[in-house]
Amino acid sequence: MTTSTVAPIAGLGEVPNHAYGVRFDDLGRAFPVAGGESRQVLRDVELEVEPGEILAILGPSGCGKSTLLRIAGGLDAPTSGSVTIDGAPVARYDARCAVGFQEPRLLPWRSVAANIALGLPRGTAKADGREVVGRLIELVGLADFADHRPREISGGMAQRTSLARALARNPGVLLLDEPFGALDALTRLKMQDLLLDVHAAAPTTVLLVTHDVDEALQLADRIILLGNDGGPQGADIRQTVVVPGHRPRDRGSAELAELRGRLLDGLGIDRHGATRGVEATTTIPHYPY
Ligand SMILES: Nc1ncnc2c1ncn2[C@@H]1O[C@H](COP(=O)(O)OP(=O)(O)OP(=O)(O)O)[C@@H](O)[C@H]1O
Repeated sequence: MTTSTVAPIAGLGEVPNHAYGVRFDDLGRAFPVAGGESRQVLRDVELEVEPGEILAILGPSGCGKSTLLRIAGGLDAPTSGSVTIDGAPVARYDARCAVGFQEPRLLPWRSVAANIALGLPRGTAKADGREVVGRLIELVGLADFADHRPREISGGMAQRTSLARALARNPGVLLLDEPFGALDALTRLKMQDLLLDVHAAAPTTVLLVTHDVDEALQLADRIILLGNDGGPQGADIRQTVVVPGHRPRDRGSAELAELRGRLLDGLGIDRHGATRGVEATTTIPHYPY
């Protein structure tokens, strides 16, 4: 078993916070295409994510990053191999996971607090739910906006609401798909710091899909780079990088600069910005979504 019980986030009440290990075993995913054929997107993905680890998933556009994340959460299923959380197969829409997307996906007619409450596990007692929402809203710095509707808050605030909603589930695995991708550069940096604060308060396992090499280097314990040869075989893990140093890391360190160079090479981007025949993105310069 790869479970570790970690300190509960303040306010998540009696429910202990678990960080679960995630294991991908020889995983593949092919999608049907016209004419009864199928197209291999992922192949031979072999990966063990430790409980409490932050793992960043990088790779060229369309290589299957979101697909891998969706499979981890039971939003999609592999066509070969398997994925387990805490040693047990992933169920459809697995309740041990919470997912955050690039768009906050808030209900426009509900307040910030009510949107966060949507993430609470089914059957949460009202008083407990109120307490958890109250603490999370503090944690993400939105206490003064609890009664606002989504249209009355900024994009960054909406994304913080979305993160709080995911945390309300008290997930053993937090799956984040380009969560800060639509934000301006400064808000994005603030959100990265917030994610680190949140992780320090409740060190759940995080799988983070990003296009941003610097974001991956700042947040992750480990980075995997997915890639393919452009042929029909599908993408697999091309590089695994253990990021040195404790967070928050010095963004200007020579060691990180060297790793950044290696990752950009792996993405087919030379260090001066030109791409080599693959569609790949990074925030140097910032990716225009
Ligand atoms: N449900 C589906 N049916 C058919 N094809 C799909 C489906 N989901 C994903 N694909 C295809 O699988 C490939 C990988 O998609 P995915 O969204 O996982 O890539 P990605 O690396 O996350 O891309 P991006 O970086 O652009 O977000 C794409 O070619 C996509 O069209």
